[in-house]
Amino acid sequence: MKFTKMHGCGNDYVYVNCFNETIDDPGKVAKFVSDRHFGIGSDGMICICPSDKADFRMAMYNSDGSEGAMCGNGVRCIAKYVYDYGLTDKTTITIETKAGIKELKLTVEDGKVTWVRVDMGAPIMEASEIPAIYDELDEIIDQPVIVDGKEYKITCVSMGNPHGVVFVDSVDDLDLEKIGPKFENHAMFPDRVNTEFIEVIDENTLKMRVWERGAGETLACGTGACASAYAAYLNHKTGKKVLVHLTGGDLQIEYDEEKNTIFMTGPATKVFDGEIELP
Ligand SMILES: N[C@H](CCC[C@H](N)C(=O)O)C(=O)O
Repeated sequence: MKFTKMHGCGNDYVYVNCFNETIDDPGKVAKFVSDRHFGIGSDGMICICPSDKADFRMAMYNSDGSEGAMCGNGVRCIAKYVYDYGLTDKTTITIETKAGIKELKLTVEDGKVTWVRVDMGAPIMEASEIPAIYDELDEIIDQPVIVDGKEYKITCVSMGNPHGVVFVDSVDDLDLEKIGPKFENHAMFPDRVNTEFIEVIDENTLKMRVWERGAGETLACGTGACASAYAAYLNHKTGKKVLVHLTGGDLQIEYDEEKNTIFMTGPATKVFDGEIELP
C-alpha cells in the first residue's frame, strides 16, 4: 500500500489515496499502520476518497481502529495532499465527511499548500446529539464531574464528533495517561469522548492538551480546538476569536456568530511518502 505521512500541528496520520488503493478492512489496517514500533507510527489513518457530493471524501480511523466522523487536522492535510499531488488545481475545495461537507480555502506558496482555512460548521450543544448524558440536562455547560476522586467542570460540545472541554489551572501538571482514559470511558459518554484540557492564558489565547478517543494523548486536535474555543466563549473566558496553543503547534479559531459557524486556520505538513506491505 502506498501512503503519505502528514501532520497538522503534530497530529499525524497515514494518508492513503483511495482513488488508487483499495482497503478491505480499514479499521484493521489503521491499527496496524499506526503502531509506532511495529507499523509506520501515527495517530491513525485517513483515506482520501472520491465523493459524489463534494470534491473529495474523507474517511478517518483512530489508532485503535475505530472510525471518527470528523478530523480538523485531517481535512487540512487532505487539502494539501489533493492540491500538491495534482488531484485538483482549485484553491477552494469541498470535502465530504461523516459530519457533513466542509469548505476549505488553501494558501499556496511556491506551488505547495502551506496553510488552510476550514469552515468547520456549527458547534452542537444538544446533549443527545453529542451524545452525552447528564441528569436531564439538554446542554452540559460548566457542570461538575468527578474523575479519579477530583472534581472538574466540563462543557460538552460536538463538532461532528464528541468533545468534553475541561478548564484547568495548568495543563502541564496533568497526568493525562491516568485521567485521560477515565474521561474517555466515563459513563456520561455512551460513544466515549475526546477530552480537551484548557488553560486560559488571556481573553485571546488558550493552551490545550488533548486526550483523544481511540488514540490517547495527541499533539493536537482541530475539532477539539474548535470545541474548546466555543466552550471558552460560552463560559465568558474569551472572545469569539482565539489562538490555541496545542502541544504540537498553534491553531487560529474564530466563531462567526452571524453564520453560526467556526473557522479554523492552521498549517498542513507532509513528512514523507512510503510503501508498506500489509500483513
Ligand atoms: N485529531 C482530530 C480528531 C480525531 C477525533 C477522533 N479521535 C474521534 O472523534 O474519535 C482533529 O484534528 O480534529
